Amino acid sequence: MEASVKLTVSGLTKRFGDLEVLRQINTSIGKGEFISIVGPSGCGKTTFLRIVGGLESASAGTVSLDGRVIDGPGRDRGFVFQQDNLLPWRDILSNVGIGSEIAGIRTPEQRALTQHLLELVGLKGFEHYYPRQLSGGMRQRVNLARALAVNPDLLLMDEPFSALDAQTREIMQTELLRIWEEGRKTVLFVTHQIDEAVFLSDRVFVFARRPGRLQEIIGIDLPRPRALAIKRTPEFVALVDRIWKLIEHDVRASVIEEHAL
Ligand SMILES: Nc1ncnc2c1ncn2[C@@H]1O[C@H](COP(=O)(O)OP(=O)(O)OP(=O)(O)O)[C@@H](O)[C@H]1O
Repeated sequence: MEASVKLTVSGLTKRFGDLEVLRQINTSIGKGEFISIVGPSGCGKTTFLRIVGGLESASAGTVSLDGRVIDGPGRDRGFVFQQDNLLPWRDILSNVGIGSEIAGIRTPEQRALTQHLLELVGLKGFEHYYPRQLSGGMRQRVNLARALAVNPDLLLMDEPFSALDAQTREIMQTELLRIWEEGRKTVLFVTHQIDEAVFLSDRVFVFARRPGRLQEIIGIDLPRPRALAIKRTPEFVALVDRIWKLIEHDVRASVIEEHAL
């Protein structure tokens, strides 16, 4: 059991000045697990992801990847953000290949991998298009291919589909699961949408706020592979309801606060 642990979080606390954003988070994540993080605005979801990504340091406690304490960014972790940050002057193929290019890898194998990833995300034939010629959904596919191109152990996804319309978003959810089934990378996925978290995940981490903390972990015992129709089953609806009840109070409080600002 120990051997399959990918990420260990011990006593993780984060402060920005006087503001305690994360308090005493303890958990571990198994190799190949798909974990989503939900919680009200400001509960520290992004901060947690940035610490795992090495973009932010902990105030106390540690996060270890394969037993090594994370102390900065690394190629073993790939990020996908809400806004794609594709380079507008590069075509799709060279946007996807940028990570390996920076790392100085220019082998035929790397080129073949880039090509394969474009196929995997459904963009075969678009290699020489430019970002401005693609829809939002297509750009997020490129973003995902780019994160996968450096073959990270851990994929960190921060609300990657929130800028997409509802239908495109559902299609991207099924596409992401299809891609994940192929490589079974460990994924940490932040979202505001509870049904998205339940649909994708093995477990959902429910965060609470003030201070941000891991309130509860909900196991998602739904069969895989999953199709969108599963969202209409009573088991699915019950899981979404259960998670909503856990965060409802905090969400209402944060909405009122934002309104008062
Ligand atoms: N660099 C920073 N300096 C100061 N405060 C910060 C910084 N980054 C985040 N915060 C604060 O930390 C808290 C948690 O922010 P974070 O973005 O992690 O929350 P979140 O759960 O991802 O929120 P949302 O759902 O709105 O994206 C917020 O109150 C935010 O204002």
